[in-house]
Amino acid sequence: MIKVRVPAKVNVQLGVGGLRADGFHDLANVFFAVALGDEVTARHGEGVTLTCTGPDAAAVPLDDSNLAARAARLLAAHHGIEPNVALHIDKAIPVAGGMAGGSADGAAALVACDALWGLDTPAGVLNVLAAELGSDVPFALLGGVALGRGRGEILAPLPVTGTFHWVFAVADGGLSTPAVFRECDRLRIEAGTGCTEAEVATPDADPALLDALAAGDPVMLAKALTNDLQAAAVSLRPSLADTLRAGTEAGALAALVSGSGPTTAFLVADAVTAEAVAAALLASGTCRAAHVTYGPVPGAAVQTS
Ligand SMILES: C[C@@](CO)(OP(=O)(O)O)[C@H](O)COP(=O)(O)OP(=O)(O)OC[C@H]1O[C@@H](n2ccc(N)nc2=O)[C@H](O)[C@@H]1O
Ligand SMILES: Nc1ncnc2c1ncn2[C@@H]1O[C@H](COP(=O)(O)OP(=O)(O)O)[C@@H](O)[C@H]1O
Repeated sequence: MIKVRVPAKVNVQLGVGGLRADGFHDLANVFFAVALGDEVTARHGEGVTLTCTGPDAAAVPLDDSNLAARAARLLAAHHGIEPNVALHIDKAIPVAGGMAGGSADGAAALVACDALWGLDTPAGVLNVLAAELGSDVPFALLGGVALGRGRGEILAPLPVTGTFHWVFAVADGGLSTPAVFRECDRLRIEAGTGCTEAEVATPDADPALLDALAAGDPVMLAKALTNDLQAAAVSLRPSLADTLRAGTEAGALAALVSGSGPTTAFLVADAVTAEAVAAALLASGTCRAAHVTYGPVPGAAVQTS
């Protein structure tokens, strides 16, 4: 049996460029891996079977559309072998929450099946397969903090000092990533700027954000957090504004929507403040759950004990 632990992500910068001809947007996507994560186990089996446990397990598709099952089939096809594996996901990452939970399970299944089947696939090849599964999957393999260019799949690790403390507030229900990108385009057209590659400048990583990460300074990082999808997520789910306000009123240094949402992320000064902000968020009634966590942490990795 192989057990792989894989982190969720928050985007500390999500710069969204224009809509490309292939339906994707060019990004300046600064991924940050947090300890809140899923565990994927792989055992020998017949065909690909999948089970899932955890508070949101009922919202996870168990058919061939699941990114973990797709990853197993893709890896087997690449090596020309039969995909025989029983996969289990122990799910802690909110589903359809903007924390790349499905992508994390896809990355974890690649690593788990590679070990179970004794394939020793080179890291570069795993990365190509990961990018085929989704824009966020390569980062779940890498972990840490990284700048994602292109549609988010072209990664460069970023230097970071120390540990940052976070609280994540889980909303009721999810938001569809394509729907949030479409709403971002709609808002840009409504504002008169247009939404195509020709009309929107290509975003770049913010030097102040990179300095804050390298310095390990949460106050500096708080001032530099940005998410170009936030207005779209709040437009589709106006109640998120109340959650964001509740967290900042409770003492968070900064609040933002995590990726395409609807999970909201709160950067806090330390672990003690994190507990207080999480309690206040729950008491505010503006979220379903509040998780205290930290990062950065490594990407998908086989557990040895
Ligand atoms: C927004 C982000 C931020 O990290 O993640 P989430 O917050 O949803 O987790 C990502 O860009 C999501 O990546 P991922 O969820 O892997 O998306 P994909 O499966 O590759 O694409 C799903 C759909 O999202 C839109 N999409 C995705 C990535 C991108 N750079 N531009 C896009 O327009 C497209 O409509 C695409 O068809
Ligand atoms: N292993 C998985 N875990 C969760 N969702 C998955 C998984 N595989 C496929 N999905 C599908 O992907 C959608 C997006 O889920 P998820 O990756 O959790 O969110 P997000 O894209 O917002 O980060 C879900 O609604 C679900 O239909």
